[in-house]
Amino acid sequence: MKFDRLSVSAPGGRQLLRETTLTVRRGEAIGVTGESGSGKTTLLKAAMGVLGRGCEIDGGGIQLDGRAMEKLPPHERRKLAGTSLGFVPQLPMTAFDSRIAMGRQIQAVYCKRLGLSREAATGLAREKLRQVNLLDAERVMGSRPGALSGGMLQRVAIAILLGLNPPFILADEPTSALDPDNRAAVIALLQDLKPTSGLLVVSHDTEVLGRVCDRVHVLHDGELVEEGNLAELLAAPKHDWTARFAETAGQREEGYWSWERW
Ligand SMILES: Nc1ncnc2c1ncn2[C@@H]1O[C@H](COP(=O)(O)OP(=O)(O)OP(=O)(O)O)[C@@H](O)[C@H]1O
Repeated sequence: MKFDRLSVSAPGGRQLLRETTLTVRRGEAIGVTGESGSGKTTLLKAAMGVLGRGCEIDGGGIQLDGRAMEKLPPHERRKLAGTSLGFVPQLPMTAFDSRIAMGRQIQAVYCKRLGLSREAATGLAREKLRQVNLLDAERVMGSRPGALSGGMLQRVAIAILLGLNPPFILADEPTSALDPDNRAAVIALLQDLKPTSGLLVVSHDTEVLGRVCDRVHVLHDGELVEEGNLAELLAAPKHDWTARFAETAGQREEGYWSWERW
């Protein structure tokens, strides 16, 4: 997947992304970090074809398996969701329908995207829920989203992707709303997704950026200003934001960051 000199503008002409070039290959994870408002979510939204009202791609494009995503009509683009491109949200509650039991929602995704029968889809759902350590798969499938914790829902979101096995996965701050146990579990699951998928992960979590991501890009005011693996970036930051990030990274509480664990 390649973001090729991608520029995105907001209503009024403000540039949200300026000539962003970034490649994600299968089997690797690319991190994107940077200050709030620098355009990280805009990058993911552009890839998913869900830019905010009035925002538009006004230069460059996004190639996925040789296709120019920005040129596809919306219905073609939607078909890619779940098959060619998966998404791990920041707040998984927003990704599910609060009125419908999880089992039916997972089943619907597998029936539609993989062409499975309901029975086969339920069997796959059970298997994938167990794979993300939701061992009481029957209870999870019988529950509505509101009855599950954020961490459980994030595991369900990843379980669905493990079943779909899309070649590329986008993740927006996938650990920021999780408690330490679920956070560690999600980091391990992102690692599990990596061998078969290319991951583009927006995060400020140094464990995600350091353990999961092979390279990390720093986005500042819509421009990619530096890149490297996390250890390199923190050891010799070039940009002011990265330098501040490196300072606070060293001070994070145990469990959030420690050089010793590297
Ligand atoms: N629909 C829109 N119209 C106008 N401006 C927008 C729109 N959507 C986003 N922006 C602006 O684009 C800029 C980048 O937003 P974006 O959400 O991509 O940042 P971010 O780096 O993901 O920030 P955060 O870390 O806070 O989520 C922000 O200044 C935001 O206000």
